[in-house]
Amino acid sequence: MDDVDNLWTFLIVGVVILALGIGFAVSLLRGRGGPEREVEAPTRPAPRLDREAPEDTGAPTPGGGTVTTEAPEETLPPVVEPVPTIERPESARGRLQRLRARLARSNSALGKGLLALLSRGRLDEEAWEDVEDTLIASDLGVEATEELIASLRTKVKIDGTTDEATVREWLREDLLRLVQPDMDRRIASSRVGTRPAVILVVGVNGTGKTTTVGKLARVLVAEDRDVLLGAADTFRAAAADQLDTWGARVGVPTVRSDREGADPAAVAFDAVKAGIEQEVDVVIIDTAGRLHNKVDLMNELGKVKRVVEKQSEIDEVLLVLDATTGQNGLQQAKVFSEAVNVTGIVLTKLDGTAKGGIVVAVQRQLGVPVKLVGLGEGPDDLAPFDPEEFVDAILE
Ligand SMILES: Nc1nc2c(ncn2[C@@H]2O[C@H](COP(=O)(O)OP(=O)(O)OP(=O)(O)O)[C@@H](O)[C@H]2O)c(=O)[nH]1
Repeated sequence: MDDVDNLWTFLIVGVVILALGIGFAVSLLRGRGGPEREVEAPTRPAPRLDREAPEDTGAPTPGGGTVTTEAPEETLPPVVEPVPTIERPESARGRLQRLRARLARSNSALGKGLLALLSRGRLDEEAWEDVEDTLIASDLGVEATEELIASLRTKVKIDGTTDEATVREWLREDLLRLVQPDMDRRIASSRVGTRPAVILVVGVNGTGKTTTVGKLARVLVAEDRDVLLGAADTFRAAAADQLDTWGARVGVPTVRSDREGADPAAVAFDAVKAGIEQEVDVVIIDTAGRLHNKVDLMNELGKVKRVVEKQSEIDEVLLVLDATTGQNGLQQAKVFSEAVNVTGIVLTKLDGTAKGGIVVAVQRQLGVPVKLVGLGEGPDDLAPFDPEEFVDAILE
């Protein structure tokens, strides 16, 4: 029996050991299976990382240089080189007709005032004084005013009528005579023999001198002249740039100095030289007017004149005056005419003043004609002066 008991004991212990062994083996197997799933987990997002990569590099981070630089390139407008377009300026003929409304707007007060006074019936001394005041206020000048009143008084006395249409006709006649329609208002702009015409433009800065040179270039280009500009206003660096721009718009070259404060006479000389070499029709020279006193002005303009004349005569000296400055403008006219031989006047800003009488006053003072009038800031708002159009605009 003892042997049987021992055998059972061995069997039970063996089964228990076997069971423990199996249990251990299973637990081992389980332990290995867990980590396998955990490893798989991080491998799954990998494709997601691949998709996100472009988004990451697109972010404006230092590492994403190429993408960052590419992005704005896509949004920037393409760089287009400006193609220079040559403008075709408006023909000079008929410009005053187009601009007449501006002239009339500012000066019709004068015309209307005179017509109202003269056609109101009995003209006593007080009425004539009012006529005189109106004329003086238009900057006509004392002498011209007295002449005009004397003529009108005679007509009223002889005719006895103060009918508006008749008075208008009298005024037209008398004003026209004062504006001197017989003066030669042509501008020297054709070649003289084998050289170009040379125009010097003078005047105090701020009167519209530089813009007038640019606008005059357009007037002459419209008349099929071959033009060259000289930027001898070296006092203000921007003046040369301004002129350059005006010229470029109509295909006209500008001779200038790169150095601010360069000798104006040297620039004028170079411009005329270039004009002769390039066989242009006309050279227009802008000069400086910002001078401290009359002696400086005389010296500078005198030098420009002398130096230019080493190569060519000066055919035209245009004095630019601002019509709004009245007596001041007349004073400038006097000073400039003592320094150079002024051959024509350009009255600018006539659109902004009711003082159209300055045309008469300045012509009388200098004995030279108003050749051009400025009637606005537009590039083609400079017109050849036409006495009839001018008087008609006043009496409109
Ligand atoms: N309303 C009006 N403005 C004008 C006329 N002519 C010129 N101007 C203006 O006057 C101003 C002065 O003109 P500029 O040509 O620069 O004068 P400038 O005499 O050359 O003076 P700087 O440029 O200082 O040398 C500008 O704003 C012009 O547009 C005109 O006829 N009518």
